[in-house]
Amino acid sequence: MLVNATRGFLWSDMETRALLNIWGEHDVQTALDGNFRNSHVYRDVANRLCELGFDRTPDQCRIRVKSLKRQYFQAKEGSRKNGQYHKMCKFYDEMERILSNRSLLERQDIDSVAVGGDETMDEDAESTELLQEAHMDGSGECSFMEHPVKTEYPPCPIPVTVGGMSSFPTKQISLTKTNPPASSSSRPRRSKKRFANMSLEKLMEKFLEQSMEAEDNFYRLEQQRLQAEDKRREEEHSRELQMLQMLGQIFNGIRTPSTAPQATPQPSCIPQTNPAVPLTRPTFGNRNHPPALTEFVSRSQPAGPVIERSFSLGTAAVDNVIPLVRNTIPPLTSKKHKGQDGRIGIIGGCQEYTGAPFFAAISALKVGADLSHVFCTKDAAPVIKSYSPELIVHPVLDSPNAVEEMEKWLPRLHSLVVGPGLGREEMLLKNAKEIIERSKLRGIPIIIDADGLWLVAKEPSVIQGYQRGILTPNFMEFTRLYEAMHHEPLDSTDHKRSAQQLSIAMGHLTLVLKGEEDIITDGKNMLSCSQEGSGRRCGGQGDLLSGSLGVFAHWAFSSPPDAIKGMNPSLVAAFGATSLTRQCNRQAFHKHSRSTSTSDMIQEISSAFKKLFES
Ligand SMILES: NC(=O)C1=CN([C@@H]2O[C@H](COP(=O)(O)OP(=O)(O)OC[C@H]3O[C@@H](n4cnc5c(N)ncnc54)[C@H](O)[C@@H]3O)[C@@H](O)[C@H]2O)[C@@H](O)CC1
Ligand SMILES: Nc1ncnc2c1ncn2[C@@H]1O[C@H](COP(=O)(O)OP(=O)(O)OP(=O)(O)O)[C@@H](O)[C@H]1O
Repeated sequence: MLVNATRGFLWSDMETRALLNIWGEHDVQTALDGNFRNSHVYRDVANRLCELGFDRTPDQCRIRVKSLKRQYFQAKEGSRKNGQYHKMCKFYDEMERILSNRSLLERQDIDSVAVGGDETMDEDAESTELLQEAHMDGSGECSFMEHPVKTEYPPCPIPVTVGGMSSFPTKQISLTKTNPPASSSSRPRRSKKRFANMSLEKLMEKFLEQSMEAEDNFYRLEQQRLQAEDKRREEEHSRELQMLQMLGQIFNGIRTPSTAPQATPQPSCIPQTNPAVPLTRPTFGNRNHPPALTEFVSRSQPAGPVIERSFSLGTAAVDNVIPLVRNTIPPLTSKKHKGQDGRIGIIGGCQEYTGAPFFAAISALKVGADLSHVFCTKDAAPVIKSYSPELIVHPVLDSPNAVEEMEKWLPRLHSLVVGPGLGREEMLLKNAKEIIERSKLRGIPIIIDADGLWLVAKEPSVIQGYQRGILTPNFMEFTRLYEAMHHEPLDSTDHKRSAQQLSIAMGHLTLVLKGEEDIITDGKNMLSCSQEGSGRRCGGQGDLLSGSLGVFAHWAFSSPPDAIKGMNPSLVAAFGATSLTRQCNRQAFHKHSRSTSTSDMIQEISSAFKKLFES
């Protein structure tokens, strides 16, 4: 047995000295002297070492001695050239003492390390050992350790290029032990001598050089692999879109004869001046039609609000609205400075709720905002900060001069999200209200969600008629708002109509009614997003939506009108944010099913965004 299982353990100085003491003893030297087969001697050395408390195999002792001898002779030779020998052999003095009488003999010994018996080593293993020693420490020592430390080597060969990078993949040198081929004894010994004659420093240099090349090549291949994967995904996605378009055309074809021609939504995003009649649910006989393919056919309602256009995330919305969302997304260029792509403020975060403002703020960042500020209560701030160092957290919401503190930041904010985790304490709602008023004066887009909507239900005038305001109620919040505005119970059979009525009552404010399908309306236009999500409804998804909507709103409002074909920027932004939220939900659900949480969805923002808007 040549190479033992414990290879890879470094020798501490104390251990090496103990070994040298034993190995240098007269009886050991005599036993080794001229003895061709010396395994029994190293067995004895190992036993004696063991008595001193060091657990080493005979082979380890023999290899260590051989390595020390090599260092000693190389150092001796080096010292003749530049006197730097102590750098190369830490135990030079000990070796000198032991070998001074035998240097000639040992010099021959070192040149014939592979001479039969127990001294014979497989060449690869030996060079590996040398490389490993060189890698561990230029002098082959573990100078700082008094206890053995296990160094781990990969279980499989590390590819090390031989030759230039351009020739990759090239020959691989295994750093693990390989069984010598049957003919290894007859192999020329040139390579071993080459290593033996190389200085350790050179060997180490070469080894490091090759490792770096291997690493570079690995990253290059990895990059190529990722690019190929991206391309494949894009192709898949465009195939899916094509399929959807074809299906949409088929459904349109089926429907056209039985419906009035003017009822078909216009494929263009240009508003219709004389629009069709009000909305009803899709009139397809087959209830199994994918909701994503439905378009709302305006037919039967004689009076009431008029919808200028209506798309759902089927062919019409994908073809018409998603490109508009894309047009608003700012290009990534090196010409911009930090903050230009979005500085978003979140008003929310109190003792009870720290997750909601965090989800909203981090989602804004992940969607592409440069800076995300959270204005929360004093006790919520350290908690929110501890979730992420990427957020800027202001503990001001419950301070006596909260409004002034927050107002200082308004000139630097591009949009405001009010409500996630705000709570319903009077003082906090009052501060939120005041900051909404001041933001309106500056024309900042304001998204109101969660407890912010509680405030709106109590005091609608706080946002009523503000054309840069967007409300994002879930069904509960919507019901509260509706009933506050209309003073009658909500008719829950027709969500679209109710949403439209509420939007109008709020002065054509954009409303995103979240649910099985997200209904987006400004009272004149209606979009519906029924992008496939999942059945999982964990808390916090709405915060992802409102945070990302903060970013989309900034982008949409700062885009030229022709980029969004004259459409209301709030609608475009809301469509972008709802599509993204649902896509994140879908992707996260694929991975985590029932365990899906909002954090899992946030992880998906990057790829969902790419898939929807950048492919
Ligand atoms: N990790 C966190 O810190 C989270 C905090 N959140 C915050 O919690 C606060 C209160 O929000 P809530 O949504 O609980 O308050 P609501 O008063 O709107 O909801 C109250 C109740 O209505 C139920 N409900 C919600 N949607 C419904 C629907 N579509 N149909 C029927 N029932 C429905 C809920 O289960 C809840 O019990 C907000 O500030 C919100 O931002 C939530 O965002 C969730 C995550
Ligand atoms: N039944 C559903 N099917 C598919 N997606 C849904 C469904 N309900 C909600 N969603 C999606 O989840 C998003 C968040 O809606 P949700 O109703 O969970 O908001 P919320 O209650 O305000 O959230 P939060 O827990 O953050 O307060 C919506 O935009 C929508 O895209």
